[in-house]
Amino acid sequence: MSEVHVLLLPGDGIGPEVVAAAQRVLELVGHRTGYRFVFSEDLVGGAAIDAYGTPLRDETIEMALRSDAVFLGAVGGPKWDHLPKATRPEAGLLRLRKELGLFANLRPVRVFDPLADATPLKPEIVRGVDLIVVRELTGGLYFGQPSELRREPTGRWAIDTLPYREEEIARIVDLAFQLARARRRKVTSVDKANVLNTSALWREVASEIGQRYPDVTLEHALVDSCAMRLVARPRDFDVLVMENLFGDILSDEAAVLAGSLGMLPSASLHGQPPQRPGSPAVRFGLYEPVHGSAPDIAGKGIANPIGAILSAALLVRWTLGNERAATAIEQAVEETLASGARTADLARPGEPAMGTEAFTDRLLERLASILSA
Ligand SMILES: NC(=O)C1=CN([C@@H]2O[C@H](COP(=O)(O)OP(=O)(O)OC[C@H]3O[C@@H](n4cnc5c(N)ncnc54)[C@H](O)[C@@H]3O)[C@@H](O)[C@H]2O)C=CC1
Ligand SMILES: CC(C)CC(=O)C(=O)O
Ligand SMILES: [Mg+2]
Repeated sequence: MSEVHVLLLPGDGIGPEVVAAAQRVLELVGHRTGYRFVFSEDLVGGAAIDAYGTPLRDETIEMALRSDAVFLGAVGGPKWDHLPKATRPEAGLLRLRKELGLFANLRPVRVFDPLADATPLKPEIVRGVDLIVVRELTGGLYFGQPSELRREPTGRWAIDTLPYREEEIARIVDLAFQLARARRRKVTSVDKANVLNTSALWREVASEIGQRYPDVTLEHALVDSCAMRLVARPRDFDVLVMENLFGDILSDEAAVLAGSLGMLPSASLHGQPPQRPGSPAVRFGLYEPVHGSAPDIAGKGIANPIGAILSAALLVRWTLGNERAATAIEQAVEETLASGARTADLARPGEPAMGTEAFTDRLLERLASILSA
């Protein structure tokens, strides 16, 4: 039985609530498919600030490097909003992604048929949507220097910097093309090339990479009108690739298609082989739902665990390479929704809603029967 070492970093707000659901799913998959998941756990974000005075300890990075995968909940919340940017919970997550070299953030957006009417958009617009946002995760505006806010006698002043080197663009665009080859063979490269130099470079490099993939269609789209098309004609898209900030924004927008921000999973990967000596044929990755710590619903037991559960499916797909078990988790999500189960964010007004644990119980029943079929 192969051991899989997973570092759990539940974080803040609803993070621990949805990570617990994902852990239960992984345990069940482990029992039924012959993996032995070995979980370790540490604090990150606001919880780590409260305990250790820092949002991310060096020890946590070392634990991550000794693991096959990291599973993170979410960080941040009003309690820590007054802190300077560099010491906030979010800075810990950014540093973790950077130190682990996780430049590729995959954010699949799939509209499950039972939820086609759970969005404020028309069902005929969203039905059948199956796209993936490929977000560059370790460069761009979130990491560029200088980045500073000055309070001077003459007035306040702030700057952020958006740098990209061609290699950083090439490796993420290349990955987008590889993904497209296994899908519907279309890449939309999103930029603001009519204004930004980094985007002009992005477009140039994307076109060059595109020439290596003659079987994949490349389209360039300006981010502003792309944001509009994403809700007006979302089925136009297969793989979208873009810089860090654009990807952060467009993926939350795309969550509207899926019915709730609580629906979207993510996988953050790099191009390197696994680091843990003697580990089985696994690919290291960090998995987390796309949503944040949702302070408005934290502690109530009502968070939608699907984004976290689908992130567990991504772990099984990308780190373990077990497509069958990954698909089984996704099928269990679809069947649970088809049975009428809804968390509060998905329920229509007046419709009964299930809490996080009850929804997860129902899903585990479905998953157990799918895995034993
Ligand atoms: N990866 C991370 O750790 C992220 C952390 N954040 C942090 O989270 C905090 C809150 O940020 P917000 O802008 O409010 O974004 P958010 O994603 O936490 O919440 C936005 C809205 O979506 C709802 N929502 C989110 N996830 C849900 C779920 N699983 N089930 C049901 N409803 C859900 C929330 O209740 C809220 O109304 C901030 O401190 C922010 O910095 C935000 C985004 C990502
Ligand atoms: C550092 C995070 C808070 C940024 C974010 O919103 C995300 O990665 O989705
Ligand atoms: Mg975000």
